[in-house]
Amino acid sequence: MKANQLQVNQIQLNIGGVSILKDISFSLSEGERIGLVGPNGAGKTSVINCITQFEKRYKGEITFANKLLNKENPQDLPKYKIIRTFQNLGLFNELTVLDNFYIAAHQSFETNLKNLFTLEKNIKKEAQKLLENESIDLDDMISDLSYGQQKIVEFLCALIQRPSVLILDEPAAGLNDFEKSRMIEMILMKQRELNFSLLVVEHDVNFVSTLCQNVVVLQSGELLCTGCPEEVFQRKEVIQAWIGESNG
Ligand SMILES: Nc1ncnc2c1ncn2[C@@H]1O[C@H](COP(=O)(O)OP(=O)(O)OP(=O)(O)O)[C@@H](O)[C@H]1O
Repeated sequence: MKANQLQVNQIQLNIGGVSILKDISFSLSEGERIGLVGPNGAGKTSVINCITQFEKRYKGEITFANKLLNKENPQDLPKYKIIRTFQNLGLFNELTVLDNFYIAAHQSFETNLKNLFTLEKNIKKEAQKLLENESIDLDDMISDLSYGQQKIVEFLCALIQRPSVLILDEPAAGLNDFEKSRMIEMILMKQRELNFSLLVVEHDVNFVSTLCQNVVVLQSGELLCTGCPEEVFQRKEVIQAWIGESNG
């Protein structure tokens, strides 16, 4: 059995007297792909904000490889190789694809004037490799790419930071069916090459079922159930709480 990499232990989050998360626990093992799902307002983004320490007002414990993350700052998380994307594209539109790779990589790697040149040369090489088989050039402006291509660049910018744990917030949002299949293919291919574990927040049932081995379902800040998608997505309470709404 693979070791748990990321452990979320009895997370509670109260803001202004409102209970946002109630005793949420789950774990992500090495190489595992988990979908974090649930209706709007269920608490999915709040969970990943707690994991990545953007939200510090929670109670409970979050550990990575048995190290407690609670006291870390969000900017320290790349040191653990926990990398996240955001719901809205986190790219710089008026810059090139390569510039966006540089910016992403500089968040994760220590740069000083001495290693700047070598680092940038290596980033360029890695970026070129990540873009293999894509009809996207390093010199392309982000604003000239289609939305689907921008989502792929965003994903690859997360990969250049060499994640152990990759947290994707709605990677399929706004994509058409063809682009969604391409995105799944690309995530699976890159995971085989680079060996990260994946926590993905997504509303698309088919996307999650195809990509993830397990799902964690939230409803109104509570953990409704966990299990493999085939089993969980058949459950009456999940259909009522989420699938009816997201397919409706
Ligand atoms: N900083 C905050 N202050 C007060 N309430 C908040 C804050 N952040 C989130 N909430 C509330 O917490 C609940 C959960 O929000 P959250 O964004 O985590 O849900 P979600 O499952 O990610 O929703 P969606 O699918 O719409 O993105 C919502 O009712 C939201 O209004």
